[in-house]
Parts: sequence; structure tokens; C-alpha cells
Amino acid sequence: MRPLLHVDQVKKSFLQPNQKLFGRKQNHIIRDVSFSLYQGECLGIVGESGSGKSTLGKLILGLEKPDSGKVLFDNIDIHQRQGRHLTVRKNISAVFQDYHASVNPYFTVEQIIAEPIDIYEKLSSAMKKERIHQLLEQVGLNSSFYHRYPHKISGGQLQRVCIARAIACAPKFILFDEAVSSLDISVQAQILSLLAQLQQQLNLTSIFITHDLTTVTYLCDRVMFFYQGRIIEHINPISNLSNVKHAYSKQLLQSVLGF
Ligand SMILES: Nc1ncnc2c1ncn2[C@@H]1O[C@H](COP(=O)(O)OP(=O)(O)OP(=O)(O)O)[C@@H](O)[C@H]1O
Repeated sequence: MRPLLHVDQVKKSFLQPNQKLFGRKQNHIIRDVSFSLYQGECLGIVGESGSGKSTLGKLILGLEKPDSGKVLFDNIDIHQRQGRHLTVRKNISAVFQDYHASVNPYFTVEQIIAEPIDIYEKLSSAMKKERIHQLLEQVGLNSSFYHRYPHKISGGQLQRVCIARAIACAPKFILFDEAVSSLDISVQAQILSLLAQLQQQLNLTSIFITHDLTTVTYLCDRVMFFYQGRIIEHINPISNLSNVKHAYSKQLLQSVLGF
């Protein structure tokens, strides 16, 4: 079976300005990363802050270009012209940590969710309205949210709106980058339960980027440990988590389980 997503020997560095007038150092953030993701799978990527997880996410979403290597989505290189086509991009979606920065503060909930629908699908206004109502219901919000602005709803509710927007055009793949990290613990649990439910209903293929192993064990089928821009360990299936070998993975696991 062909993977839906194939990350092939991807490397990424950034130019780091230093104190000298001339000469800037290359900061190697992603060092030769390869993995595949198959339809219906949920993959967790865990690692400490600064290890390069979000940069890898941006490379997968096509927001950053690799120095070398490829990101193939449905066998199409997303950094080449064909990969920038709307028919490819429609199938790649994301939910980020900072829900306030992810939305236009002058848009209503209706307008926020309508954004991808307007870009990727040309629906009549009645059909669009109907779709948005369905989506709101799917993420546990009622129609009273339709005309509300981001600053008039809670963080958890706004993240639900972002999730509704992410699934609005039934993408094949969603990347969640620390999607629950900035919410209160009780709200985190509600959103995680919503995501687990949506994953089942929609048979989503997804990647969960997080520093929190608990989230990963709750949602993911397998997990990759990321350290200094490299995958240092891959646990598949997630039920084998207690068998981690690498010292860093063990340390992360111990910090969660406390043994
Ligand atoms: N556009 C950029 N230009 C220069 N450096 C960058 C850029 N984007 C990221 N970096 C650097 O890359 C490194 C990895 O950042 P990244 O956000 O990918 O890590 P992370 O593992 O997601 O961390 P966190 O969990 O804190 O979000 C950091 O040192 C960051 O400063």
C-alpha cells in the first residue's frame, strides 16, 4: 500500500545571524528525517521544546521548503508546482496551538469556518450555511455561535471553531501542532475527546505534534520521539510504549508515569 504522506530524507537549516559583521552560521534544525504515514493512521511526534517539531510540521504543510529531501503527499511533491495546486492543498489541513493568532479577529465564526469552503469549494450560500451548521454541531457548538466574534467566545470554543474549519472541506490529512497545549486541563480533556470522536467518525489521517506523551497515548496509533532534529525512536504500535530503548524517550516516559 502506498503511504498518504512520505517524508523522504528531509533536511532544513536556518541562517543564524551572529555578532560578527560578516559570516552567518547555519543552524541545522531538521537533520535527515524520513517516515511514512498511511491512510487512517494517527502518528504522534513528541520531543522537547526547540527540537524542531514545528519546523517539521511546517515542512509537511508546505509552509517551509526543505534544503534537501522531499515531502510526498499522495505521491506528489508538495514543494513542487503540482503540489501547490488547490486540489492537493484542499486535502492538507492544520490546527495550531495559538487559536487566537490562527483566526482573523474581525471575522465571525461563520466567516472563519467559511474560509476554506470559499477557497476550495464553490458552494451556494444556502449550502454553505448548511455545511457550517453541520460543522458547528460536529464540534459540539450550537447555532448561537454562528455570528459571534473570536473575542466573545472562550479559548476552548475558539479551538473547536478552528477544528471545524480544519475539517470543513473533508481533508485527507490534518496536522495538529500543540493543538490542546494552551487550554485549561479540563478543556484539554474535552477537546481530546472531541478529536478522538472525529478521528473515528471521519477516519482521519493525522499527525499530533506535542511535548505531551499523555495526549499521544490517548489519540495516536504510534509515536516518534524527536530529539535535536532527528527521529531517535519509533514506537509502533503505541501499546509498546513501555519498551522504549533510548535514554531520552525513557526520560520523557518516566516524567509522565513517574517511575
Ligand atoms: N524561520 C526561522 N528562522 C530561524 N530559526 C528558526 C525559524 N523557525 C524555527 N527556528 C528555530 O528552529 C528551532 C526549532 O524550532 P521549532 O519551533 O521547530 O521547535 P519545537 O520543537 O516545535 O519547539 P516548541 O515545542 O517550543 O514549539 C528553534 O531554535 C527555532 O528558534
